[in-house]
Amino acid sequence: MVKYNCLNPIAPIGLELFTESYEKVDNIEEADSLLVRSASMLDMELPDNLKAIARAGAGVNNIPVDKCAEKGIVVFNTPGANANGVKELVIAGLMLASRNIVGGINWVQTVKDDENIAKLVEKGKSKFAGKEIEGKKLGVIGLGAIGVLVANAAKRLGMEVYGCDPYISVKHAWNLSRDIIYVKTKEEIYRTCDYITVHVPLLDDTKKMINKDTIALMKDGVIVLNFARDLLVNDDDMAEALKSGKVAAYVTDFPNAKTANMEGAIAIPHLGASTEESEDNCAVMAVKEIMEYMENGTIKNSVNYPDCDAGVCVSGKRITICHKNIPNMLTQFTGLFSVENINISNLINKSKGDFAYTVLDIEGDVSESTAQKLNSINGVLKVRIL
Ligand SMILES: NC(=O)c1ccc[n+]([C@@H]2O[C@H](COP(=O)([O-])OP(=O)(O)OC[C@H]3O[C@@H](n4cnc5c(N)ncnc54)[C@H](O)[C@@H]3O)[C@@H](O)[C@H]2O)c1
Ligand SMILES: O=C(O)[C@H](O)COP(=O)(O)O
Repeated sequence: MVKYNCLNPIAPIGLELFTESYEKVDNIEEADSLLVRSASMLDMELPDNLKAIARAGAGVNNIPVDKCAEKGIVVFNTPGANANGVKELVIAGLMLASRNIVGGINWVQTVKDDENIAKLVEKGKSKFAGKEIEGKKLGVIGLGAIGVLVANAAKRLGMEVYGCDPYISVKHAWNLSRDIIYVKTKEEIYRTCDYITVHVPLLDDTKKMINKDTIALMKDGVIVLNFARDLLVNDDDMAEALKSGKVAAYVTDFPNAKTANMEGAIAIPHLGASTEESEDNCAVMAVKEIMEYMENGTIKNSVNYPDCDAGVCVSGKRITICHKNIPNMLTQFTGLFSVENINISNLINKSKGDFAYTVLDIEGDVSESTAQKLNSINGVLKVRIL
């Protein structure tokens, strides 16, 4: 029986994919795998039994990815599964920031019981006049699953769209409309655009990328949208820029104690992926990733181990090994089976950064002592026998 635990509610359409070989457990210590959305795992003790974590979503900054790799725990995410949900909210964010819709709606509430409300509206509405987005310049920083959809949709709405992503993948480049103006540096976006939207992961080199220095490069009255992570923006610098009018509006999907109270900020309660469709897509993808890994050792969409698909094992046993990416590992693995005169019918070895993954299909069985010897090889992090 494979045991799993959900650290956040996961859409039933995903959980229903688990067969009778899987059991949901409440105790994390017992779990072979975990499903999570945004719950923070950063201070969590990682149980020795844990083999896989699937983030039903994109951002993995709530998961200690490197620590997991060191323990041979494969961390998955679900790339693109919620991208459309976020794209649609970003488009809404463009409108919210351009048309003072929030201010207008709040004002209507203040006069809602006045019997002359219709007249008051016609008299008062000029306070909430806005700007149209058509013809304006939008800069998209990060052209991944979300950034590409945002760029293409904004183009279709008549905006002039600039995009920047030094690490753009071939897949995303193919999907990017050729009407998007691809620029090499973020500085070109900062200097040129009326609206700037960030769609990059939170990493050491993206943290606080929107700060007083980068804001200084921007056009006066720029609108900044952040549907990626709050720490991408220096909140104090943003508050200053909103106060001075340098930034006309800041739309964020990540309210915190500062931005929720910030004059000029429009704070949305992290709703980007909170649609039925996105939640379903993420849950289905996350559960399939866990099942494929638990049953066949297949790794797809991992953020800390290499992709590896050995198909279904057709020989005696499959052994999967998470290990360090260091010399002599394969020699030691194969040496063990050679001593026992066991034939290896299939072998795959892949690496990603400091970590590697080996799948060995053998004819016959694996003795307890061989399993122990594999486990005790220096650099081996987790061995599974399927
Ligand atoms: N608001 C929400 O509910 C919500 C939902 C999904 C994702 N997100 C956030 O949005 C981020 C992006 O999601 P995605 O699905 O598009 O991810 P993705 O991995 O498909 O795209 C991220 C892109 O950023 C690029 N990138 C990385 N570093 C960069 C840099 N320094 N400068 C420019 N580009 C850089 C990468 O090359 C990649 O193309 C996630 O990491 C997550 O933090 C938020
Ligand atoms: O990174 C993501 O996928 C989003 O921030 C969505 O987070 P959520 O699953 O908690 O809504």
